[in-house]
Amino acid sequence: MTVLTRTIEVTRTYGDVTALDGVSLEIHQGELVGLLGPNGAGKSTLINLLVGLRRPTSGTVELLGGSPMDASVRRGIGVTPQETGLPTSLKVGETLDFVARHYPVNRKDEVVERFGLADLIKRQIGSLSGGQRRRVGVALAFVGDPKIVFLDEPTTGLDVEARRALWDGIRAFHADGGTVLLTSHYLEEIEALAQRVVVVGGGRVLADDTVQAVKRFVGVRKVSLAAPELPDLPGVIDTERRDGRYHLVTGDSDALVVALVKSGLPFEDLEVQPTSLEEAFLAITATEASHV
Ligand SMILES: Nc1ncnc2c1ncn2[C@@H]1O[C@H](COP(=O)(O)OP(=O)(O)OP(=O)(O)O)[C@@H](O)[C@H]1O
Repeated sequence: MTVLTRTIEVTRTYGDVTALDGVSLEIHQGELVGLLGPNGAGKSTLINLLVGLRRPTSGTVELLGGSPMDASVRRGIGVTPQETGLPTSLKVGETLDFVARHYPVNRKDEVVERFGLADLIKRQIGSLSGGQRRRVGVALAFVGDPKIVFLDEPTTGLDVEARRALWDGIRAFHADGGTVLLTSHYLEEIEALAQRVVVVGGGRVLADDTVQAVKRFVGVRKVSLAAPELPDLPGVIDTERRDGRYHLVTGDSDALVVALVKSGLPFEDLEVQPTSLEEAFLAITATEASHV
């Protein structure tokens, strides 16, 4: 499979903050990859390195067989950053034309159809709703006939209908053989679009797998309780004892609580909480590492 972009052991620091820590990743032609992670995980930094907006502190970034710092290489990509500022006095059609003129080949008409922009063509950007403006902003990434498109949180803040309209446009590009890397906070969004999901947390790749495999981690819960001691309990991934309380990470909190009650051991102040995907991964990867 042709690799369109890759990072090799990439680290990026901002002063004392390590935004990315030894990230190696490959995106192949025809893939639609979701980059999932909480705030501050390093998703935008990774995208910014891949599209040449920032340089890595160490490691290598390749884009379309060259360097993302090379403007002629960047002509082959499409990007929509997390925030876009489109000129409010331009009409949607004029904005599309303006972008299209920067590329030797453009797909303007196709983009208008795929992203449902026909009704907005004559409207000024300033008159659009937030959702419509975002749709235009994302659609612009596809105008220059890109080989790969990078979208940083394309649908954050959009209602269900606006989100679906955007998903349809992205799906159509992918169905036609296009390659996309998009970031999201939501596994559901990635599930709706992609097969492959890369989970990032604390600047590291925590998982790179199918959406199905990653979904296993979503049901992981944290069960905490005060008890003098604990019996052997089923399905415990990780145990921590802090301030007289046990904190257990498990994939099946119901079975764990049933086993706990059946054991007859005294306990009090039981709490069952969802974990974030990042917490679940950290617990599981730490357990796996300690078993190696
Ligand atoms: N220009 C910068 N200067 C200083 N620190 C930065 C800069 N850009 C990012 N960071 C820090 O690097 C870390 C990673 O940030 P990044 O924006 O890449 O995360 P993210 O996963 O995209 O988060 P979000 O989902 O909130 O957009 C954070 O701790 C952030 O504060």
